[in-house]
Amino acid sequence: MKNGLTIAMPKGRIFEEAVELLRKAGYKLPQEFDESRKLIIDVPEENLRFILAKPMDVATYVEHGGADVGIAGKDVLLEEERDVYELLDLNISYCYLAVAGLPDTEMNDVAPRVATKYPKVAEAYFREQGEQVEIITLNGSIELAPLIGLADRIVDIVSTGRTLKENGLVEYEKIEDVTSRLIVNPVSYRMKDVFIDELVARLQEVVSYEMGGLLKNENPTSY
Ligand SMILES: Nc1ncnc2c1ncn2[C@@H]1O[C@H](COP(=O)(O)OP(=O)(O)OP(=O)(O)O)[C@@H](O)[C@H]1O
Ligand SMILES: O=P(O)(O)OC[C@H]1O[C@H](OP(=O)(O)OP(=O)(O)O)[C@H](O)[C@@H]1O
Repeated sequence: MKNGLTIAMPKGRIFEEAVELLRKAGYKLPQEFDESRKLIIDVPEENLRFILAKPMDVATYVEHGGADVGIAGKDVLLEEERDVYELLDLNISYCYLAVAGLPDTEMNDVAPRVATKYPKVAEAYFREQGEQVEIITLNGSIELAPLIGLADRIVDIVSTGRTLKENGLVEYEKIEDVTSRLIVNPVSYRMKDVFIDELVARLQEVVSYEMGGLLKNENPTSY
């Protein structure tokens, strides 16, 4: 978008919280954000265009200039290592990356296997631990892998811990806390600094306010 910003939004879990944050920052986002299946939503009154992408693809769109800025989980940024700048921790959609497996089990001495949707994160983590592991990349239901003997450990997202618990698995190590971040394409950051600085300032204000421990919506007009 020439005279405005294109923002890549993650569909799914993060979307609602991200929309809520933008609205709290004063951006008037129409009802389409709550009920539509459209993948491009223009908000001309705000000079904004939104594209709705899979969470794992947001940083790819931003890196290649398909969007100026985007909202992506830290997990995605660690895994994808895209050429983008991280501008702001939005402090939404908290979860963490962890190593888990069956209780009271050692990793196989010879060629231990680790199943994950985050092969680079897992590889780097075990390398740092001095362990050489075989990474098995899966696209979901990662917890299945140790249950059916496909892997000794998994590296996956934990939020409530319910999926691990209900499948009889335990957490061995936390790897990294995860929240969603505002990212920017480096060229857009130079060319559209005024738009981007305003977006960052408005979001920063809401994030600080929320982190200040005030009750949500207690005094929303004061942003
Ligand atoms: N419990 C959780 N499980 C997975 N991701 C979570 C969780 N809580 C927060 N997140 C954040 O949400 C993002 C994933 O969102 P979502 O699950 O909607 O997408 P997805 O992994 O592509 O899912 P699917 O492939 O099932 O549609 C992650 O990148 C992470 O930052
Ligand atoms: O700690 P919890 O609150 O249980 O959340 C963690 C689970 O949620 C995610 O899976 P998701 O629901 O995205 O399904 P998936 O296995 O298809 O990725 C993640 O991969 C864990 O399996």
